[in-house]
Formats: sequence, structure tokens, C-alpha cells
Amino acid sequence: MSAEVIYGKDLAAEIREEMRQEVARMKQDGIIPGLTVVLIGEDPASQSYVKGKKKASEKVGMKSNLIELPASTSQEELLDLLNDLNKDVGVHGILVQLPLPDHIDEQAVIEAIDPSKDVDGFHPINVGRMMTGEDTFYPCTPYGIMVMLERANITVEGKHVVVVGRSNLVGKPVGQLLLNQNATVTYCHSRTKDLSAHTRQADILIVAAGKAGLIDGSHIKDGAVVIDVGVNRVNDKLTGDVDFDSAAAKASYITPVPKGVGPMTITMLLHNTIKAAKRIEGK
Ligand SMILES: Nc1nc(=O)c2c([nH]1)NC[C@@H]1CN(c3ccc(C(=O)N[C@@H](CCC(=O)O)C(=O)O)cc3)C=[N+]21
Repeated sequence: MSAEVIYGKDLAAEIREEMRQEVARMKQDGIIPGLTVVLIGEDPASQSYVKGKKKASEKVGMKSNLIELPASTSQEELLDLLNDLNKDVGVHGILVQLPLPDHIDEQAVIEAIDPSKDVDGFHPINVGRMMTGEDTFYPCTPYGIMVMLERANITVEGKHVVVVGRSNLVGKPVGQLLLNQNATVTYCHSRTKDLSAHTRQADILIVAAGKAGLIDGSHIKDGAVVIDVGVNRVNDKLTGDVDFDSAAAKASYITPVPKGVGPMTITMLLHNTIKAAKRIEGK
């Protein structure tokens, strides 16, 4: 088999155009969705992601505010800021860019964001709601993967999905969303014995391990769908966790890196911000 490539970038452009029209309608009711992004420190990769988020939100007509603070910012200062943003009626969505400097407790920061403004979907309240199948803010990357599958007409019900990676940000929640849609889900991780014995069972293989080249054609069943969530910088170039060429020779569908899952992540962040604005404004 030779795979069809699913370009998240093209899908994202399509969905963002739909959102632009929705934001224009909201403006007629006097609502402008507003996203505030907090960036601590000067990591170049984080700065570049955050700029991408700002540009994308402005392109669909939303308000976007970037708060940049030095790496020396204390946890208390950050929690105070979040408290102010929680109360600010002009702020619908709050995102604190991760990872944070070592002296700041990431979980404490995540829990300090009002769940109704938690457009990342990382707050335990929203994680719990996702787990019980309620409507809530779903984490952007997992949600983006679900929308990609849906728009590519790939059904998940009854399929065997193997997720490689179990982070709180991607692996765990994507398995949960797939389970909610009646997939059979297997999680693999760094302690899994005989990884390829598991991955070769997958109808849909989702790779979110953060290890370039972890998966190649030998891990893939003929005709499987391969979703590469890896974001690795190798010799200054962005690559995924999947060796694209050998995997594409086996798969029916595959996502590239870049231009795959990444642009969908930002799109779902905008989606969640619009949703937050509608809820907060009672529409
Ligand atoms: N609170 C928080 N929420 C996040 O959602 C979050 C975060 N922190 N920290 C970092 C990760 C990473 N992440 C990406 C988003 C988009 C692309 C993306 O659009 N990538 C483009 C290319 C970008 C490039 O070339 O550098 C692509 O794959 O085509 C990648 C990575 C969101 N994250």
C-alpha cells in the first residue's frame, strides 16, 4: 500500500475560515473572543509557538494578548496574575505555555486557571469531565486528531487504536477521546515489552512519544492509519516520531510532520476560545 497523506495544515485552513465567519457573526452581538497567552522565559521554540498562536487567533478575528515574563518570575507572581486573568471579563481563554521553569509547579499553575477559561483542557475538572464523557474543553492536540480523523472519513468505532505515549497532554487524553467514540484502545509506553508486537495490531496507530524515528514501516500493519504527533528538532529541522517513507509504504493514511497534527492543535485552541467566549457571554 502507499498512503494518502492527511495534511492537517489544509484542514486547519478550512476550519479556520469557518471560524472566521463565526467570529464575524459573534461581533455583531458585541462579543469578541479573547485569548491571553502567558509565556515565561525565553525558550526560542516556545516563543515561536506562542507567536503562531497569536497570529492564528488574530487571523480569525479574535483578540489575542501575549504576556511575556522573565524566567525569574516566581510561582506566587504567576498565580497572582492568573487570579487577575480569571476575574478579567475581557479574557475568555487563558493558556500558560508549557514547559515552565523548574522552580514553578506546573500542576499548581494548571489548577489555578478557572476551568471555564481553561482552553488547553488541562485542568483536572475538565480532564474529569472528558473522562466521564461530558461536553467540556478537550485538550487541543487530542481533539485536533479526532477532528482530522473525522474529516478524513476514518471511523474509529470498533477499531483497534494503539497509542504510543502516555503523557497527560497527548497520549492519555487521545486514548480517552477515542474510547468515548467506541474504539478499542491499547496504550504503549517506554516500559512496554515488544512494542512492535502491539503496534502491528493497530488499525489506527497514534505516536506521541517524543522520540524521532521510534516507529518505522516494520511497526505497521498493512493498511493502517498512522498519526504522528512527534515534535522533535533534529539538526534544526522539525521531524515526527515516525520514519515517514517506510511507514507511508505500509499505511493507508499518514500524517506528516510538519503540516500534520501541529496546525490542528492551534485550530482547536481557537475553537475552544470561541466556545469559552460563547459560554461566558451566555450565548
Ligand atoms: N499550554 C500549552 N499548550 C499547548 O498546546 C502547547 C504547549 N503549552 N507547549 C508546547 C506544545 C507544542 N505545541 C504545538 C503547537 C503547534 C505546532 C505547529 O503548528 N507546528 C507546525 C510547524 C511549526 C514550526 O515549524 O515550528 C507544524 O507541525 O506544521 C507545534 C507544536 C503546542 N503546545
